[in-house]
Amino acid sequence: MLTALFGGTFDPIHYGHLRPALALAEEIGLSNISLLPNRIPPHKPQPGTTTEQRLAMLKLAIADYPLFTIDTRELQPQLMDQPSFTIDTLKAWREQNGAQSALAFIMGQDSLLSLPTWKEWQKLVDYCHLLICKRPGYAQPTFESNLQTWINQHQTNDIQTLHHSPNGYIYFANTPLEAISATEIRQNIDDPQRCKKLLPPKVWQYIHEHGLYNSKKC
Ligand SMILES: Nc1ncnc2c1ncn2[C@@H]1O[C@H](COP(=O)(O)OP(=O)(O)OP(=O)(O)O)[C@@H](O)[C@H]1O
Ligand SMILES: O=C(O)c1ccc[n+]([C@@H]2O[C@H](COP(=O)([O-])O)[C@@H](O)[C@H]2O)c1
Repeated sequence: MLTALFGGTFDPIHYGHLRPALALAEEIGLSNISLLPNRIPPHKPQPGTTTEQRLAMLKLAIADYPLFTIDTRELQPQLMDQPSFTIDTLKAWREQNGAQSALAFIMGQDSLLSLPTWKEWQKLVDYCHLLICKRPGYAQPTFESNLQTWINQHQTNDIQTLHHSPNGYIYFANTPLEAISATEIRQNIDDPQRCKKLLPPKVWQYIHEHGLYNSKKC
């Protein structure tokens, strides 16, 4: 079975995460996607919400989607002070699950573009496949040359290769473009007409009940 981890800050989770992931699962035949919330985003300011609040929103978001589970390994207390570097998480996953199980890490096109700034980025495919979801604004990217060369070395269009190899491949999925970002939601929280349709109703309700992202707190 191909295990798929979808890492993110999820502050908050929104349909720009959920819809491409649902489409990706359909496209390549995934029976489960584990959302992997980070405690400390390596390249972003620490969220204004608590880890518990982001986790609560994830739980509400997936309540109606049996495809998703949540992997809390990056939230463990012993990792309290360290940025959630993906390579470290993948190594820990391999220690638990062995070298032969197929593992994939899902990301949007914007994350792929930033990959050369990630810790030990070229080693990521030694531990997993990368599954890339489309994201508006990043659909026709120009990659820096060492990233492009690395992509060329690892790209596959063959879905069976993803299922039958433990790691090593990059797959560009034909997922829908969803022009949604967590930033847009945080910055427009006082405009329900705009925000409400961008995330599941239960998450929207939680944000309101807890007064998250209101302008005084931002
Ligand atoms: N609309 C989207 N379409 C495709 N991928 C997305 C979309 N939104 C987020 N992602 C991907 O989901 C992962 C986690 O993203 P994250 O939780 O940081 O959300 P975000 O909306 O990009 O947040 P922010 O606006 O705070 O930067 C990243 O790999 C990102 O590329
Ligand atoms: O390992 C890294 O250096 C690294 C750098 C930036 C982001 N990441 C991971 O990529 C995922 C998406 O990150 P973000 O900031 O878009 O939420 C999330 O799982 C992060 O922990 C990882």
